[in-house]
Amino acid sequence: MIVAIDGPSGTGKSSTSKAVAAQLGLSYLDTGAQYRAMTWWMITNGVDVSDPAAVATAAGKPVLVSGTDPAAPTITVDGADASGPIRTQEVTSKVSAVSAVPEVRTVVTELQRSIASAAGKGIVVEGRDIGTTVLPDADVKVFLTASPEARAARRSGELKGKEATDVAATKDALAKRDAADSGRKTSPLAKAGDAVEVDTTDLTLQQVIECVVTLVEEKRAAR
Ligand SMILES: Nc1ncnc2c1ncn2[C@@H]1O[C@H](COP(=O)(O)OP(=O)(O)OP(=O)(O)O)[C@@H](O)[C@H]1O
Ligand SMILES: Nc1ccn([C@@H]2O[C@H](COP(=O)(O)O)[C@@H](O)[C@H]2O)c(=O)n1
Repeated sequence: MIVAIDGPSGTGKSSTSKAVAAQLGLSYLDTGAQYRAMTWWMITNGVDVSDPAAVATAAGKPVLVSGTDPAAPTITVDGADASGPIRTQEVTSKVSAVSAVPEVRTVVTELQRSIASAAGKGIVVEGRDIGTTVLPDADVKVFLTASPEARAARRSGELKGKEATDVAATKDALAKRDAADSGRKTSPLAKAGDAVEVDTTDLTLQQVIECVVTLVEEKRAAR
């Protein structure tokens, strides 16, 4: 059972995917964490992330390892735990430039496919291009959306006391990242033609989880 969950930033992909995987006994892969880890490695190794040629040359160097337990997902780069550093504002502001580089996408997509094919019990994979490019034959495809206001409010609540708490600034930053992710040439953020779109604006997280679990159970029953 392969479940692909895509959508723009802050629509609830990670929260939903982890919970669905835990509830159904599946593995879980956060592909955004892999692009973030690649970006963190580039920054810490002095690669100019605004130079696509430099990013392309370095793309094959870092060794990324993702742990797929939904209760405790992990990510290491060259053996070092990267789960904290990949969530900084610096990485968030630079990740779209790195993920737009075709050589980066080739390396990361290959890794994602190998993790998915090794997941014996099945896997929930979340990202931007899972249903369209990485796993186009996924059994269930979901595309989550939410209004810009709802997404900014969710993110601002999360950041409170840590970094920026301004909802308007958060909304602008999300819009900028989504525009870059949707506008890149290689494997942009997009809804697969056969994905079920779920607008989460007025749904609780629990309702979204139940919706996806139902889709997976219906698919299992139909097999
Ligand atoms: N339906 C919902 N209602 C209210 N809050 C939600 C809902 N879904 C997710 N959230 C909250 O919104 C925030 C963002 O969710 P999450 O990290 O799962 O989104 P995401 O789509 O994975 O974002 P990104 O792509 O930026 O990683 C979290 O704090 C989460 O708890
Ligand atoms: N399949 C994917 C997943 C992510 N990205 C890029 O990574 C960024 C961070 O993703 P988060 O889910 O952790 O917010 C995202 O903005 C994309 O640039 C991607 O390209 N493809």
